Amino acid sequence: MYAIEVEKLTKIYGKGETAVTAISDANFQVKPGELVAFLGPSGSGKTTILTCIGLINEPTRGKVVIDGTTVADSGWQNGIDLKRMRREKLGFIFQAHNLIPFLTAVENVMVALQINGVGRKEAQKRSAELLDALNLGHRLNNYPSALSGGESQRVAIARALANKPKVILADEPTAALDTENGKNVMALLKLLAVENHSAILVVTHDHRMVEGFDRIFQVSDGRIIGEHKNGDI
Ligand SMILES: Nc1ncnc2c1ncn2[C@@H]1O[C@H](COP(=O)(O)OP(=O)(O)OP(=O)(O)O)[C@@H](O)[C@H]1O
Repeated sequence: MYAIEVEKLTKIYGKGETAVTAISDANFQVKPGELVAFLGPSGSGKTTILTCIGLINEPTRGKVVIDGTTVADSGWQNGIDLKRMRREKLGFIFQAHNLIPFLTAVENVMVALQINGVGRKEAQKRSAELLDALNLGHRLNNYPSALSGGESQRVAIARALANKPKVILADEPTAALDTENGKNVMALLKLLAVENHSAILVVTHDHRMVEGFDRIFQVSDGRIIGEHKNGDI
């Protein structure tokens, strides 16, 4: 079974003369354990694809299936509990400033577990272990303002993977990082894909990182115009 199936996905923002077709008839599937990128210029529709799959942007037309559940088919499926799907199946990695500023590194990760019903003590133990595995064991009690860009990004990654989601969605996870930290983040995403069997979809225009992906979808003007396997780009 695919982790993600997208069929004729179309998203039009607005109506009438001011309507903007951000994505038009996109088709693709992603398997569990695959690390894929959407690469393309600014405004080509990459983030729109991610937010439609992330259940935060309603598709205008087309179908989105997550882990075997049809979540959208010409608009949201009737009766679908989007919040629950988001919480249980999806992990989001956005830019580092997405951390909650008044919570420490470990608390930022704990939140993701606690909203899924894990008790405080257990959440704390698991979050500390996860951060330790990401070489942040010495930063557990630091607030985001005291962390470097690379450290914050790793906290955001820990938070996204705390629940071992089936699907991880990352928007420009390496853009703000230097090459070395960018490579570390890519290595972590790869590890996650392999060990947790998560499907990981990354939006990027960071050409430095293309080697790390299993597949790359090239997006231009709201269309997926090409697909490259690792090594052919
Ligand atoms: N909420 C919105 N309302 C109207 N138009 C939008 C909205 N969000 C995006 N768009 C338009 O849809 C198109 C695709 O935008 P999108 O953000 O998906 O592209 P992108 O490839 O992710 O760009 P970037 O790399 O700059 O983030 C653009 O023309 C954009 O202006």
